[in-house]
Amino acid sequence: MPANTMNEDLKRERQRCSFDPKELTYLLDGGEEKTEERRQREKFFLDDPELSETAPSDYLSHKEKYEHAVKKACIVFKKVQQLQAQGKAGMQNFREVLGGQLGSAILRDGNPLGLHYVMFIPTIMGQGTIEQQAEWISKAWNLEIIGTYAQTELGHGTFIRGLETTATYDPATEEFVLNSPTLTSYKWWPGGLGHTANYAVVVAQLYSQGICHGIHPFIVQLRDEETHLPMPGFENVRIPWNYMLMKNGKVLKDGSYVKSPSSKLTYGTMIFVRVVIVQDAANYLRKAVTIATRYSAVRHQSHIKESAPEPQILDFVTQQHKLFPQLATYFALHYSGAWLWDMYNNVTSELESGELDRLPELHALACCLKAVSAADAAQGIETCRLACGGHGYMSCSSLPITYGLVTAMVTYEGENTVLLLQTARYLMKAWQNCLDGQPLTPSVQYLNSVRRSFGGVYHKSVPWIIASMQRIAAGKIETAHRHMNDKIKRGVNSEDAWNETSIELVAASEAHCKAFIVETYYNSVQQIVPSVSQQLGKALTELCELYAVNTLLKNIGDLLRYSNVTTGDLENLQRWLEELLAAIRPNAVGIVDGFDINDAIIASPLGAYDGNVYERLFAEVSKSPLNAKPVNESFHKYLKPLLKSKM
Ligand SMILES: CC(C)(COP(=O)(O)OP(=O)(O)OC[C@H]1O[C@@H](n2cnc3c(N)ncnc32)[C@H](O)[C@@H]1OP(=O)(O)O)[C@@H](O)C(=O)NCCC(=O)NCCSC(=O)CCCC(=O)O
Ligand SMILES: Cc1cc2nc3c(=O)[nH]c(=O)nc-3n(C[C@H](O)[C@H](O)[C@H](O)COP(=O)(O)OP(=O)(O)OC[C@H]3O[C@@H](n4cnc5c(N)ncnc54)[C@H](O)[C@@H]3O)c2cc1C
Repeated sequence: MPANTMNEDLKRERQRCSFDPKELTYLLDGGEEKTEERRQREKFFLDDPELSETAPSDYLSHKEKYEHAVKKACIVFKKVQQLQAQGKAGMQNFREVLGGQLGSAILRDGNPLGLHYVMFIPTIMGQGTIEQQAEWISKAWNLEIIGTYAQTELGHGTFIRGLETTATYDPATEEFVLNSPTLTSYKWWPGGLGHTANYAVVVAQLYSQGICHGIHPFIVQLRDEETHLPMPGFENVRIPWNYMLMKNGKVLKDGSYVKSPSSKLTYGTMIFVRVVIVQDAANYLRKAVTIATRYSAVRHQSHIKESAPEPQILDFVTQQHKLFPQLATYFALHYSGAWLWDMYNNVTSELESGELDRLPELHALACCLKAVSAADAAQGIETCRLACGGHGYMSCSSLPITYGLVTAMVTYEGENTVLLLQTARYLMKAWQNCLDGQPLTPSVQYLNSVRRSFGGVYHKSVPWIIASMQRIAAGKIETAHRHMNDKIKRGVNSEDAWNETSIELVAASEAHCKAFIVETYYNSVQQIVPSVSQQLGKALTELCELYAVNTLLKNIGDLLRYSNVTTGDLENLQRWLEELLAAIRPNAVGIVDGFDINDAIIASPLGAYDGNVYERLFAEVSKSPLNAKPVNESFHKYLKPLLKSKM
């Protein structure tokens, strides 16, 4: 590849950008110093020859992929320890390097130590007593043991009250006896459980004094610490009394059970991971949209005017409509994720002091935000892939693998529909409170004001859109609530009525979440704009407007049903959408440059900073072992005899 050449289209795009992309980078990182630290950290990992790929992992067998991943995860761990010794890494960096965007570049096919950091350590921190934390955290932190989170079973993932694994307390020996007696009670899915972990937090039904107390977490050794051979199977495995994580519910040595202040505190790790997923989903989307935007600036195809040369495909307005909303969605999820992270930290410290009041609202928001961010990021990444035509289909484009990673988020840590129904439960109660004149929590306050006014004259502003989306959400919540109660009045029992209304309940939950995202995004941008340059402020505002307009236009049916919008208003909205796409067009490459994603993390010939798409694509396919020889052996073995026999 010619050294140091920059694609001419990208050069021009960079000259056209109205703001300095560095300013956006510093804004997203939290300051110039933070950007420098991040870049240094990335360099420290990505420049290590032991970590850079010699050949793409696509050409390795399943076994080789696993072995490479373990090798790399160990190198990464040692490097994180080095950083830690220099005071340059904390828990957050462990997650970033081992599980986040940087991790996904080094460990493309998944990280065998991921669950150790994302769930095992956080569960001990959230569910263990101070003594248990002292015993286990440093061992886990220093990787003297490797853990995972074993909750899901072959028979149950969603309905965790239905888990079959039992932990029965034996006061005679002061031990718990763990048992997975059936095929469906096998622990199934936990990351790293197969070959990597030697310990796990196992979630099991607690029995003591003959009574079942519901599910609780236990630390169980899975493999010998020296030989790594599996411990004898999951039948009557005995673990010491203090291996039950007892910060919340506990069993005293005599077998009496002391209830947790809330049985739902056992579900705390799941809230934590749901909060983290919102940020991860945003980051993967940002990577995909960087690839598709740069590619679309380099790729020329077809005609807009017959007399002119073939345009950059980014000039097709339909292409802009595919990509720019994804740019905006990144920001929307980023700011909503940051908001949720703050709320999570505040509520967690309230829980530490025994205050449980805000837990239901946190749960309701974490559930719907996890569901909507996973679904929207997955769909956005797929849109980016399709926007790159045939080259997006190639696995070296990194788009298929990114989609694969993000679509899994729809299922794990609470399947999306199930989580939206959890939020709906909260919304139904909120609506009832609203009808009864009871106080409402901040995230559902809007129900009161929307109930009073069902109208609102169109004006070209995000606040009007927020009000419209809240009207849609409130309308859907009211409809679902009414339909459910109508059924109950007709004699349907409340559980059946819930199931029969669940399509509308899920829709209400989604609408509530979208209204929340638009409002949070808008408030964040309003706060930021005064502190950045006028040009960047304008670009950020345009993206926020685009997110708002586009989201509303995707829900025209709902808007017509739940507000007094006119067809003229809809035409105005469509015009506004088109104006915004045109306004964002000159800044598109500058915005993705501002994300400042290292080429090694982008890992796609379509999305590199220099835009040498075709040279990089060619170099990539040359790495295929199939291209090493002109004739493959299978020709002589199979094709040739077949061809001969037909002669
Ligand atoms: C679906 C539910 C929520 C249902 O639970 P349930 O006990 O049957 O509850 P219910 O009767 O419907 O509701 C009872 C009540 O409990 C509340 N609640 C439910 N969850 C929480 C929570 N986390 N925090 C705080 N409160 C919670 C609900 O809101 C209900 O409250 P309410 O009675 O209405 O006042 C639950 O079972 C669940 O969370 N299922 C999903 C399982 C899951 O997330 N598994 C994760 C496995 S680990 C994994 O996937 C790792 C992947 C990570 C990776 O690979 O990186
Ligand atoms: C990549 C990946 C990694 C994972 N890692 C882990 C891990 O480390 N540890 C761990 O313990 N687990 C892990 N899991 C398991 C994961 O948490 C479960 O798959 C998830 O909770 C969904 O449960 P399920 O598979 O039983 O689906 P099911 O609950 O059987 O869902 C199947 C369908 O039934 C519907 N459904 C189920 N219940 C309801 C309901 N109440 N209302 C309406 N519809 C319903 C769902 O919407 C869905 O359409 C992982 C899963 C994946 C895919």
